Amino acid sequence: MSDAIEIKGLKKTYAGSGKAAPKEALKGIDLSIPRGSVFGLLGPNGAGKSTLINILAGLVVKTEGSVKIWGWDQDVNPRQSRASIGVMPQELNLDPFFTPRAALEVQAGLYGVPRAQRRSDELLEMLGLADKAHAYARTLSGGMRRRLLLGKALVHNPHILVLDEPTAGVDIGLRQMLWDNVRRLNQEEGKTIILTTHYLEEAEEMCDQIAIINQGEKIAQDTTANMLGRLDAKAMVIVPDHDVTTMPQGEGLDVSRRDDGALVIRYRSNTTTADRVLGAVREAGITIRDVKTEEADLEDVFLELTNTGRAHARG
Ligand SMILES: Nc1ncnc2c1ncn2[C@@H]1O[C@H](COP(=O)(O)OP(=O)(O)OP(=O)(O)O)[C@@H](O)[C@H]1O
Repeated sequence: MSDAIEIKGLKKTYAGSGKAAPKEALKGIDLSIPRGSVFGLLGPNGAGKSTLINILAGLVVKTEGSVKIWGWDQDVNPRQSRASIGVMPQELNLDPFFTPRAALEVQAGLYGVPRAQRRSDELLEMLGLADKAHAYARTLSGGMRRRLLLGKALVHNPHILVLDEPTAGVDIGLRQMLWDNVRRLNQEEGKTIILTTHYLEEAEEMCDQIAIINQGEKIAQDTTANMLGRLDAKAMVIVPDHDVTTMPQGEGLDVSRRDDGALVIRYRSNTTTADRVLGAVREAGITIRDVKTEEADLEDVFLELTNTGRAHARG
């Protein structure tokens, strides 16, 4: 069975306007997204995430490469590939004169969904918009608009749902509601979910696989668990019982002193044991009042990969 998304050698160069040079936003990306996954696409601002999503959505025309959606090549079977994917965009772009119900019906019409198979009322119910079914879009709050955009992405019951920064600037209640819906769509309806987010904690919690894009290139792809495990970086924070005169030393130990007097010792758990770290502390004549260790989180992985550029794409 094909993957939900199979991207090969994808390039996008935007033509420069005026004197501006052309911008190579995607520099040859290979990316496979398995069916049924919740897949996080992460990267710093300007990395090329929206460009990639907009190519999937058919809103931006690629310069080079191939894109298969649910096994359908975008160039060979544009209708089938478009029918397989629904995209909730970042911008709250809704026609102000449509009611939510009309917006869903028009969208269903655009996708050629027969009347008997339309589910506008069901979607409005699911999104908590049933009582706003006949209100003008311009009277809806930002949160309601976002929910309606999710509804629009779902009118044709696509296999794949793409969410571009779904929770940027939304309150906790709406965020919870969006994630509950996304989880249900994934677990009960088997939809493949692809999302971009700036909230790395959210990606850590929601996604089973993650790809990191930086400057138009994929620099890593792995399961979330492996991604976290690949950084075996740990930090031990030692609160000494007295002023420290001699700093602990040892191969593989990176020692710094915090403003509050605590020592932060960074080490790699694959090559250095906690016992060795503590041994170095004792050898420096330090009496320990308190100690704790800190694990790497997705933010550390992300910073290490995007700042140093040392890592190379996997998977
Ligand atoms: N229509 C366009 N014309 C010219 N350059 C563009 C256009 N759209 C995007 N770019 C440039 O391409 C690069 C990638 O932009 P893109 O919006 O895909 O990044 P992003 O990862 O989605 O960033 P963000 O998280 O800020 O949305 C950026 O340098 C951006 O300025």
